[in-house]
Amino acid sequence: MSSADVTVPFRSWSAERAAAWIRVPARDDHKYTRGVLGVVSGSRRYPGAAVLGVEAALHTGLGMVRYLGPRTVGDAVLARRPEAVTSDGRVQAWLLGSGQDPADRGKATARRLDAAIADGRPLVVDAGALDLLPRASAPVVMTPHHGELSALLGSRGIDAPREAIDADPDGWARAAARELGAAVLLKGPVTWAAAPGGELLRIAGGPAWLGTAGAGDALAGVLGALLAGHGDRVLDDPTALAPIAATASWVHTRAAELASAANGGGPFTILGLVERLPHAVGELAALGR
Ligand SMILES: NC(=O)C1=CN([C@@H]2O[C@H](COP(=O)(O)OP(=O)(O)OC[C@H]3O[C@@H](n4cnc5c(N)ncnc54)[C@H](OP(=O)(O)O)[C@@H]3O)[C@@H](O)[C@H]2O)[C@@H](O)CC1
Ligand SMILES: Nc1ncnc2c1ncn2[C@@H]1O[C@H](COP(=O)(O)OP(=O)(O)O)[C@@H](O)[C@H]1O
Repeated sequence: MSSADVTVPFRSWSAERAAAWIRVPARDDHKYTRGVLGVVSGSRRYPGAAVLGVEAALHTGLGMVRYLGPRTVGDAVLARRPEAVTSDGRVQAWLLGSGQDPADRGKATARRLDAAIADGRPLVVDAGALDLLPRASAPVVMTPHHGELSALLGSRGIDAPREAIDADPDGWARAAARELGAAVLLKGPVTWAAAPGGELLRIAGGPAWLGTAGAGDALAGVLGALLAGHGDRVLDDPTALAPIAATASWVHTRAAELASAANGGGPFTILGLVERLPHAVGELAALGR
């Protein structure tokens, strides 16, 4: 298979388009109507990815984050964010896999991932949960970087060398959505969102300072928060996954720009980016009024 059987038309994602996907709470909303995100992420090896995903989700705005993971990781999440809830319960969407490695997935994590997938709610599938995609029957958006997409397609017998994806990310984003039957947010210097049979969306890249460990873990948290707010809609219309994913990337990129600008155009930490997420969301909310 090749990525580019046809020239792929795309739409550039803009603030105006993204604004339509920001749910501003109404007077009668409460935490459960705003959306609850269940998070199964992190591991003893990568606890920070769980902290960053939860931080990013809470700064994007939603009703609640339920973090379910190893005790030590949950303690790290709570130390940073006491708002997080670490008990089971109803959720509107799940974020799975950041900071995990399928090669050292323990039994407890495997059980949590299985239960989340069986729940039937929309899923963000990141990093160490990408191998579980075939088990999901609910609407899914996966969030690979080029290396992860190359490995994922390779595991399905599709030859997709990393260099080929680097050279034609839009073609491969659309091919991956088609072949894997799930929406794709393909991360890179420019990010692409595609859904099976849906549109291809291009999200302009942020500052290259964004190429730093943890940037993708934060993006997954932003996407999880937006998806939790649109969980029922996505169950009715899975093509909504591509614009929601594109909006998450737009917010993440804008927060990166703001974080860099606050440092005179210089580098920033991912927690610095996270601190600017509310401002980026606020800009879109104002546009949508
Ligand atoms: N603070 C934390 O807890 C953090 C935890 N993290 C967690 O670590 C886990 C492993 O994540 P990872 O992306 O490092 O996977 P990894 O198996 O090395 O990559 C496979 C191959 O892909 C390539 N490649 C890598 N990045 C690429 C890119 N952007 N664009 C294109 N290609 C890229 C690269 O290939 P190469 O360039 O070497 O040929 C690499 O060898 C995961 O669970 C994640 O959530 C991290 O998020 C960091 C912060
Ligand atoms: N050169 C770059 N310019 C702009 N954005 C970049 C660049 N390199 C990486 N990014 C962004 O940084 C994030 C990296 O995600 P990922 O590779 O999953 O990192 P991690 O696994 O460390 O969290 C993605 O959102 C990607 O779009």
